Amino acid sequence: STSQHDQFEERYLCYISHLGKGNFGCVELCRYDPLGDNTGELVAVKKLQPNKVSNLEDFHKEVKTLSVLHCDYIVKYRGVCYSAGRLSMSLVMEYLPYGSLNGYVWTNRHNITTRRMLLFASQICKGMEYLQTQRYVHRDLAARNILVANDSLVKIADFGLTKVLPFDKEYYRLSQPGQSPLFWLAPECLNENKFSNKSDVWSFGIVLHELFSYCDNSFNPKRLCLQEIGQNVQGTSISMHLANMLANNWRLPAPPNCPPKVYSLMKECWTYDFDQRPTFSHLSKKVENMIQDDR
Ligand SMILES: CC(C)(Nc1nc(-c2c[nH]c3ncc(Cl)cc23)ncc1F)C(=O)NCC(F)(F)F
Repeated sequence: STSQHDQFEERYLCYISHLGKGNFGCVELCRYDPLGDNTGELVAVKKLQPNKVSNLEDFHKEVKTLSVLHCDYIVKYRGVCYSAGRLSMSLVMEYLPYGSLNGYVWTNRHNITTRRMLLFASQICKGMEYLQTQRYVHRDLAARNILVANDSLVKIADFGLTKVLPFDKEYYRLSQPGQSPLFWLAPECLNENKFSNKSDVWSFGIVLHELFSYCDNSFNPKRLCLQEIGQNVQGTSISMHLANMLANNWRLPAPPNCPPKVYSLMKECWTYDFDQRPTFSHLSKKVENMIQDDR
């Protein structure tokens, strides 16, 4: 369904500030102000840098992906803005004022409760459950790619690496190793470039670890894995070292003061055999039960 704002006119998009660099493009905070009186809505505008034609195709796919997703726990698509005579285009999304989840949790680490973190975790599960019903695989689930709408609502964002599953297969095989960050990837992604809803579940376990580490950079997944690999990484690539460690049943250690039941939920997500991993609907029920028990 096209919202009333599917087409944004560039002349009414007023630049406010730079938000960050995403997959193939930077994202800016703008006000869409056709009345010119600063009463327009704030929007996040992802500009495509048309440096490669492949990026244009991928960008069109990202726009297509986001425009068909309607879920309270997924960042809302607002529309597109064609500029410079339809040579370049921008993706217009809702602006979430509290920023990305990793920054929010770190900033509020002294007064964010276990219950609130579990609430965020259950919302991410519901967003992922919805994504699964649309046969999408996110492939880049990480705290940096979750946005905070307010103190009790988070949304999944950044669908730049998202793929739609083929009609006849429950996994998506990448032709060559992608650009997903290694330390959030399941073993079958590292070994066979196989991505599925079950590899998104593995990444969700890593997001739980980030959350309960308060997104503290000294405990982030990359640093903990590199510590385990050891600095003297011989010829074998980091990805091979990581795959071997996971095959030998090494996993990220429990974050300091992490509730045991939360750590065992992470371990369930990190089951080596992807068929044995829980589904997002199972996970959201387990997390919601934890929220009730935590009263
Ligand atoms: C590349 C970009 C801009 N980075 C950031 N966005 C926002 C940020 C803050 N509020 C936002 N509202 C909407 C959007 Cl799309 C981004 C933001 N805040 C900080 C960022 F580094 C981004 O897209 N990150 C992925 C996301 F966090 F969105 F999953």
